[in-house]
Amino acid sequence: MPTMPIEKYRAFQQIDLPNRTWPSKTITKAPLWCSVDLRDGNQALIEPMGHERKLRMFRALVAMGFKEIEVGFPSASQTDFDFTRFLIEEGEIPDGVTIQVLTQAREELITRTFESIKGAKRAVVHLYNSTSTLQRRVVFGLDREGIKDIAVQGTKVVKRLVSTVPETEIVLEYSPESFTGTELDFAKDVCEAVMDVWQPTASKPMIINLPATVEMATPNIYADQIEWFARNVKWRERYLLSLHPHNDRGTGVAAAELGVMAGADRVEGTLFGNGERTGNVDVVNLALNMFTQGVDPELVIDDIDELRRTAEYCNQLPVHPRHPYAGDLVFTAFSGSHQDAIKKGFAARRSQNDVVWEVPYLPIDPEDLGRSYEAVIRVNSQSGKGGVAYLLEEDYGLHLPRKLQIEFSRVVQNFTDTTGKEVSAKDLFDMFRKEYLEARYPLEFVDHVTLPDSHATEKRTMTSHVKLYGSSKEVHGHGTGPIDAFCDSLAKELGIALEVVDYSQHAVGKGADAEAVTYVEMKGSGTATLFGVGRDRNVTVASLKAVASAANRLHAQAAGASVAAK
Ligand SMILES: CC(=O)SCCNC(=O)CCNC(=O)[C@H](O)C(C)(C)COP(=O)(O)OP(=O)(O)OC[C@H]1O[C@@H](n2cnc3c(N)ncnc32)[C@H](O)[C@@H]1OP(=O)(O)O
Ligand SMILES: CC(C)C(=O)C(=O)O
Ligand SMILES: [Mg+2]
Repeated sequence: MPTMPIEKYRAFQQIDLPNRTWPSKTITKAPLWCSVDLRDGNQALIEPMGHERKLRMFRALVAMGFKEIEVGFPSASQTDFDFTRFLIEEGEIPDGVTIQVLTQAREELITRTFESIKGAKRAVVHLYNSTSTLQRRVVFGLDREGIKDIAVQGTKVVKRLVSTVPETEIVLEYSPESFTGTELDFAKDVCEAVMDVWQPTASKPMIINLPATVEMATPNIYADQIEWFARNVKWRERYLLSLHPHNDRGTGVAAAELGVMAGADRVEGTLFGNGERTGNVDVVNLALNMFTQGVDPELVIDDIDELRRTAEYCNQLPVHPRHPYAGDLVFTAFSGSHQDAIKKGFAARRSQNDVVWEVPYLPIDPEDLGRSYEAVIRVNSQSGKGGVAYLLEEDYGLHLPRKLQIEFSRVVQNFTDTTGKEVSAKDLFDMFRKEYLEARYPLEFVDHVTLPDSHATEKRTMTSHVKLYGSSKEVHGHGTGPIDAFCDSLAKELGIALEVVDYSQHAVGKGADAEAVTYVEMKGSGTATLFGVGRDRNVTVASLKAVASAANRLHAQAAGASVAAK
C-alpha cells in the first residue's frame, strides 16, 4: 500500500533527444539578464509595490547592471501604467537600459500597453498566451489552432501599433506561457507562426521566452526542451532564446543553469527568487554561482546585505536566513570541526597570499559580497575551541596558546550547555576576562620593585606589593627574572608553591595604546597545570599579573570552582 495517493499523479514524459549535447557543456559567459521583479515578483506579493517601492527597486536593478527590466503590466494596473510613464517622462531610464512591459494577447490591453511606452528610446513588448494542454482544455476551451490564433492575432496588433510610437525601438518578446506543459511540436508551431508575422532578422532579433510557468519535471527535462527547441525551431539566429524558470520543485536555479548549457541566451528572474508560489528563478543565486566558477556574472553584487534589505523592503517579504549567498546564516559556522577548518583556511590564506579562493566550508569569499568575516564563526554548544579562539583573536587580538584554547573552551562549553544559547564575541571576552584577567582573589598583584643584587650574581631580588585576602603585603623573592623572583616570594613568604611550565606573550593594539598580554601555564602542588593571563601596558607587570591569575585559578580549582563560576 503506497504511503501517499500516488494514483493522482503522472510522471513527466521524457523528451526524445538521444543526441542531446547540453550535459557536456560548460557555462563560460553570463546570459543576458532580465529582471522581472517589478512584474512577476510584484504580481505575487501580498501587498504589491506602490510607486515609491517600485522606484527604489528599479534604481537598485539599474545599479546592479541589469540591461533589461520588466517594469510592469501597464494595461493591468494604473500603478504600473503611471510608473512606466514616470520612468520615461522623468528620464529615469539610463542609456543602455531597456524597459520591458507585459501584456496578454488582447487588443485593448496591447493598445494600452503601447500608450504606456510612448517616448521610451527602446522597449520590449512582452506578449504572452498560454499554450499548455491543460490550459487549452480548462482555461481557454480551445484547440491548438485557436490558441495559435490568439498568439498570431496578438502579434499582428503589436506590429500594427509599432507606428504609434515612432521614437521607440520596439523589440517583440513572445512567451508561449506554460511552455513546460506544452507539446514541443506545438510550441514550435506557435512560435514559428509568431515569427512569420513579426519577421525578425538577425540584426533585429525578437525574443522567444520559454517559461517554466510551473516547474513540472527534473531540470534535465527543461534542458532537453530548450535544446530541442533551439535545434528544431527555424531561424535560430533571428531570435534570442530566453528562459523564465519558476521554482515549484525547488530546482529553478538548476533548470536555468542546464537551460543555459542547452543554448539559452537570456534569463528572466528576480532578486532572491521572489515570485509566484515558490518564486521565480533567483538571479542573484545564478549570477553568484557563475562567479564562483570564475565567470563574470555581469551583475554587480558587492553589497549583498544592502541588496537584500532593498528586496525585503520593496517586497515586504523576508529572505530566509539560509538563502544561498544572502541569508544571515550562510557564512556562519557553529559546529566545531567546521570552525576549526575555516580558521585554518583563513590562516593558510594569510600565510600563502593565495589569489584563488579556497577556504573549507566557504564556497565564496564573504568579503566579495560586502559581508565581513565577523559573522562567519559563531559559538554555541556545537562549537569547539577553534571558534572560540577565532573570535577572541579576530575581535580582541588575543592569540591564545593551543592548550589555553582547550582549557577555556571547557568554560565556554559549560556555559553554552547550561544555557543552550549562542555566545557573542563580547560574551566570550567577558567570560575570558572574568576567568583569567580578573582572577584577583585571594591574591592580587599590586606593584613591584626590582633591586640590583649586591652580590653581582645573575639573580635579582624583587620586592612585590600584593594583597592577600584583602590585606596588603610586601614580599621579597630572588630569581633570574621577575616571574622567577615573584614565584620565589610567593613560595617563601606566602606558602603558595607554583612552577612555570610554559610562557608566551604578545602585544595587543599599537603605539601608545599597546598592551602586553602574558599567558603562563603553571603547576601547583599537584600534577595538573592551568593557565593564568595578565594584561598591562608594562610587559613585566603583565607577566606578574598572569602568575597571580594562575595562583588564584589553582586556588579556585582546589576549592572546586572556576573563577568565572564564582
Ligand atoms: C504566468 C503569468 O505570470 S501571466 C501574467 C499574469 N499576471 C496577471 O494576471 C496580473 C495582472 N492581470 C490583471 O490584472 C488582469 O488579469 C487583467 C487586467 C490583465 C485582465 O483582466 P480581465 O479582463 O478581468 O481578465 P482575466 O485576467 O480574468 O482574464 C481572463 C480572460 O482573458 C483570457 N486570457 C487570459 N490570458 C490571456 C492571454 N495571455 N492572451 C489572451 N487572452 C487571455 C482568458 O481566456 C479569459 O477569457 P474569458 O473571459 O473569455 O474566459
Ligand atoms: C508571462 C510569463 C512569461 C510568465 O510569467 C510565466 O509563464 O511564468
Ligand atoms: Mg512567471
